Amino acid sequence: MAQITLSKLAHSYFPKPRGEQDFALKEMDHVWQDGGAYALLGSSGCGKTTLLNIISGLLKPSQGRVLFGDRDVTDAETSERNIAQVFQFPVVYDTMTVRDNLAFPLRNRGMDAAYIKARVNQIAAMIGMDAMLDRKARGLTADAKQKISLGRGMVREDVNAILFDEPLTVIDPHMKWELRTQLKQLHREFGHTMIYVTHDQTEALTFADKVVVMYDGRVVQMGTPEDLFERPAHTFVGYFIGSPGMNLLPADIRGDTAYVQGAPVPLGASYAPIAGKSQIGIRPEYAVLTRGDGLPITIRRVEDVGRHRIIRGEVAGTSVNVIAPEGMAVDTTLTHVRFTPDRINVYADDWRVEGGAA
Ligand SMILES: Nc1ncnc2c1ncn2[C@@H]1O[C@H](COP(=O)(O)OP(=O)(O)OP(=O)(O)O)[C@@H](O)[C@H]1O
Repeated sequence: MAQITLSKLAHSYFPKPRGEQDFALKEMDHVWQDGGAYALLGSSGCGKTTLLNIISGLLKPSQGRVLFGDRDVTDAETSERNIAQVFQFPVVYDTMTVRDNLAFPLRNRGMDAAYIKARVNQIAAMIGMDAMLDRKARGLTADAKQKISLGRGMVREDVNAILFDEPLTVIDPHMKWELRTQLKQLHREFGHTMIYVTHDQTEALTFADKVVVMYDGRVVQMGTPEDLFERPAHTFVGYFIGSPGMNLLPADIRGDTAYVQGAPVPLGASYAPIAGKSQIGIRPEYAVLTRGDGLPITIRRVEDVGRHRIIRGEVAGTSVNVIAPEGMAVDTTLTHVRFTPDRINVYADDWRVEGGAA
């Protein structure tokens, strides 16, 4: 296992990039801890696969270095990096049994037969395939084949890291939850450094200790699920994480008050003047409808989404969502919305600003 360091790393697919806009991956400096479970999350085209391919060695970065522990692997082939990979679609040997598929990476490394047997049994139990060990992979469902791929990715204990690229795409929705939970358990048990690429926030938040959110070729935040929810570092994180995402309202910030079209909103902290575009961000969970207290809201509709209800409205010409707590009746004659002051985030040109004592 190894710590992974990305030093001044950047990548452009153009041979002669003319500027930042030509870089699929903008310059980044990061240290990914040994034994961490990371999820790389972001919408299509933000650079997740590019970054994963650089870490795995499938792609050589146009700038910067990649280190595994103290070793500079930037120019090393994938085969020299001692990593395991699980791809979007199953990669299994159809003519081999499940057991032989799982044992393959260990036999390749010349491990002894007794160890292989024990390890394969252990992994098979974790992926729920212990009853199928002697069946040929041919004829198994896509789900089962992908479970074999996941098991094979995890069978070696000596890898520097395990990289997963959207591994649950082909898995049935009801199985996804189970496999995600199993992966998390495997991580706890074996402590591998794991990097898991996905565009699905639920997958990222349940799997990872640290979620790395990418947007337009940049890592905009690397944090715990709680950090991403409570303190989104960029408006994109606020919008992308949560269902619905964070409300954003243009506002003038003066000390410990934000003014939305002149109407005051008390903040939980005090802020220095902001020169560029300024906004406040509030999660729908921290907004409540009132009669007269807060900002005037026009309620457009109420959606029942099972456990709670989402009130869709408009404040000062901007869409605002409010989540009504479970079991509470929604009074659509209410006229205002109030935000919990210390849950309000302030953004300058889309980046979060830290406040001081109010
Ligand atoms: N081989 C390539 N040649 C040129 N441009 C590429 C190549 N691969 C990716 N890109 C571009 O680089 C950017 C990042 O792509 P990348 O595949 O890393 O994103 P992603 O976040 O993994 O997206 P997805 O979830 O769709 O796979 C995109 O603008 C994409 O069009």
